[in-house]
Amino acid sequence: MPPRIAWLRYGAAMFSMTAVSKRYGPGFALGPIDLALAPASTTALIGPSGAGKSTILRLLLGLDWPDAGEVRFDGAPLRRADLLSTRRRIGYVIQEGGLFPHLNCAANVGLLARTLGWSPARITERSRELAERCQLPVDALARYPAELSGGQRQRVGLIRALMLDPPALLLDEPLGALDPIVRHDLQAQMRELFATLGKTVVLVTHDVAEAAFLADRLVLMRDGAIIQQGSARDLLDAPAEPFVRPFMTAQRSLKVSA
Ligand SMILES: Nc1ncnc2c1ncn2[C@@H]1O[C@H](COP(=O)(O)OP(=O)(O)OP(=O)(O)O)[C@@H](O)[C@H]1O
Repeated sequence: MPPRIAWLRYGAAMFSMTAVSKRYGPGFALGPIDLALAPASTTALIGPSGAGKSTILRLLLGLDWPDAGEVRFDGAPLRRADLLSTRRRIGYVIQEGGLFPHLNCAANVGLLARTLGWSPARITERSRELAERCQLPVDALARYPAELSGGQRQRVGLIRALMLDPPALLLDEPLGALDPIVRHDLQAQMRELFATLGKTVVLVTHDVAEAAFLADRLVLMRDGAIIQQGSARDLLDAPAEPFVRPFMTAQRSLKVSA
């Protein structure tokens, strides 16, 4: 923990946003947002629907641009001219994996590496290594996305995002479409993966328990603003606003009568 704080103090955040704002028509205004994410940290963006969580991910990835303020990645401002090389250094996973349906999974995960001139042998070797790490049966790579289960598709999406060994991973509701048992298993595997790979991870989830399980820092948003940042314990013990505690504890736990 102390090294992370030191990194941030010296301005070496992996991602940062300074006074970033973004407006979509008259209905939604994000920011101004200030955010600094330390290398190798895992951050979960949480908050009600429409709070601006996915917008933050898109701004970090350069899929969208702020109206004002600056987004930096790995020490440099995000610039349209460098976008392709920047995107190769940030893995991005969306719900259901975002795979191309007309390509088999091996082709999906190897697409970018192939355009970068990797040899077929190197692509196969890397795909197999990642399949093992992500607990995907290697023969699943030969199938089309529609022939896999939701959990397997999500693993393929993760393998694709990790293919070029990027220092950062952005995950937008990666487990949102999965049934509870598969989701539970994948949460545990992802936590293990994040701990061993040392990537800077930013994920969006609607599930507060999942956020607390996977991330060392939660960023709670509402109406385009960051309401509070900290550990789940910080948010529960010292809520910055009356809204924080009910939001954190809103999810139902199972109660059955005898
Ligand atoms: N390209 C766009 N054009 C217009 N409005 C947009 C665009 N992208 C997002 N918005 C609006 O910005 C607001 C924030 O959207 P965003 O997807 O970031 O929220 P979110 O917190 O991720 O929500 P959810 O949890 O429902 O996915 C919403 O009101 C949305 O309708």
